[in-house]
Amino acid sequence: MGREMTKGLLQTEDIEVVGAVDQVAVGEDIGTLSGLKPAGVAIKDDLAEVIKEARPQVMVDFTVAAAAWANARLAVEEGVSPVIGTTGLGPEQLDELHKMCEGRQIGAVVAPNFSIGAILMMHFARQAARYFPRAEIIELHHEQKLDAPSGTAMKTAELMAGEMETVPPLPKGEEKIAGARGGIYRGLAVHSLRLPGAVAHQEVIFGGQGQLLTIRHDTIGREAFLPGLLLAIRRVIHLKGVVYGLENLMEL
Ligand SMILES: NC(=O)C1=CN([C@@H]2O[C@H](COP(=O)(O)OP(=O)(O)OC[C@H]3O[C@@H](n4cnc5c(N)ncnc54)[C@H](OP(=O)(O)O)[C@@H]3O)[C@@H](O)[C@H]2O)C=CC1
Ligand SMILES: O=C(O)C1=N[C@H](C(=O)O)C[C@H](O)C1
Repeated sequence: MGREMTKGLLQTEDIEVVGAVDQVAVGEDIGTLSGLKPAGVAIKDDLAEVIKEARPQVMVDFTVAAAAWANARLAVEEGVSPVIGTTGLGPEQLDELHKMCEGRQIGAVVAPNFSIGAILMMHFARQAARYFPRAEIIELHHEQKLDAPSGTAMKTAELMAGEMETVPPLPKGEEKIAGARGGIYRGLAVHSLRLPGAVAHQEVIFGGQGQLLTIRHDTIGREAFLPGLLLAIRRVIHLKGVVYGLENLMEL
């Protein structure tokens, strides 16, 4: 994601990429690494140093949850607005980040998914949750994905559970193989598939009397995440506190 989004940002006129951090590709030019002309920005391995030297307005993070948390705290302490695509930050961390941002009078965006189609899929699932007694979530990702379930699946369950007066108990039945019925989050079963050939996909299947409704989104290329990331970057500099979910920056 870091490489793909850097490439997109370098090709966006109103955005200047002033620094980049990675643990491995240190010293490499971000333009060359993205298959573009040299950008004159070399990758460093120290975020604090990059922030002090380049004084960015915004820091974009696609790493792992522990690193994203440390990076976000550092950025906010320096008055830099984080835009976090990394999944796995918990509610306590979001609360703490919100307080830190309010203290510094700056904004942050934490978005488990930047693709507009996925945001709409979650929005429609949230709407449908009002009308169907039961639903389950199936997410499918590439094999390199480190976390399960996906941040998108968890966010979808949170949105749906918020619409259901009571999430009905799962039907009883013996699980002959542990995990066969998925993991339960906010009362909803979530099933995670990891397969070669997959990018990022999710289905929410609703069941009611004599009918099924399936709401599905397929990300077939990572460029799908760029428009949403640009929206978050452009908006975060005008915010105060944390916005959790790109849907809160869109008129839905
Ligand atoms: N919000 C959204 O729309 C999307 C979110 N994601 C999320 O983004 C995250 C990253 O996904 P993806 O790019 O596929 O994962 P990758 O594993 O391909 O990339 C993560 C990168 O972060 C690097 N990294 C880890 N710790 C640090 C650190 N402390 N400082 C700098 N770099 C670090 C890793 O380096 P190394 O390999 O050396 O450990 C690796 O290069 C995941 O949480 C994923 O769920 C992904 C797609 C879209
Ligand atoms: O790791 C990924 O690839 C993705 N991660 C995010 C998530 O966990 O929901 C967003 C998207 O699904 C791609």
